Amino acid sequence: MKPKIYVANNNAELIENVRTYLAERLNYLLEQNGTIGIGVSGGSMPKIFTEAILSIPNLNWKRIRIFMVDERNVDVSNPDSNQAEYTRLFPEELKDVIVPVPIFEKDLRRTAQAYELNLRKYLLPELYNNVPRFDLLFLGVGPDGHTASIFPGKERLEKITDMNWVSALDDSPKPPPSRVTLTLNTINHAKNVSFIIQGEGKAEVVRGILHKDQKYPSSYVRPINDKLVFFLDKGSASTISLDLDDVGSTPEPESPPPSFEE
Ligand SMILES: O=C(O)[C@H](O)[C@@H](O)[C@H](O)[C@H](O)COP(=O)(O)O
Repeated sequence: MKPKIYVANNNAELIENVRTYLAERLNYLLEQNGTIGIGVSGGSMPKIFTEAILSIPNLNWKRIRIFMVDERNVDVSNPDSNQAEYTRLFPEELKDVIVPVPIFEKDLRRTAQAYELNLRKYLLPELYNNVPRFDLLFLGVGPDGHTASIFPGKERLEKITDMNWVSALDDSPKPPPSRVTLTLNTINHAKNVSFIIQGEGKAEVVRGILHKDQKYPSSYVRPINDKLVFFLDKGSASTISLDLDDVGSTPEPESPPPSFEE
């Protein structure tokens, strides 16, 4: 299935595109049972994602849990902390929606293992191939083609946790160096995966992902149920032919996403 691509004219439209998609997916998922697990990335995403989801009225937040796709192994008092940034942007009454990454600054393996335990505890994962199934994952990319904290030449991170849902590195080219991350296998088992990518500086990476250019780790993101969405702006979309038949400006409600069983 070709990826869905939404190209916004400006930041407000990008946020609106993400909001429309989120509202449609969450309304469908809230009709099902169980916890809705959403994975979010760091960098520029917290502001975009938070503004989009907080503008959706009447969400049953008790059913929603937000997880870090990757996290820097720094205390939450550190401005580099992704979870702290989301917690800062969320209203007090919704803070518990954000599932913590327990940080052990002196023991990266322990952080990875503790985070995986939280995934098991909060996500109550329906397992598929012994991997949890996030309902929605939002990924960013770097100009080098990294996604989450999976960097060029480091696509295969060492198995350091019981289930290998989470891994870690201590030499990230993007500071800070010490990070935990969902593995590519976990990312690819999510039911709905989307990239939020802005700016001309990432246009070549967007082209690379769409052409499965192996030099970019983000090209290894190929959800097993084939559901991939791109939220771009004019800059990041500048290298793709906009006559792609899946290029839309605003997501329209789609049929319910196929589950793995279908
Ligand atoms: O914690 C992180 O650093 C991220 O999860 C990382 O993967 C980020 O999404 C990209 O580097 C894009 O960051 P920008 O959107 O800020 O360019």
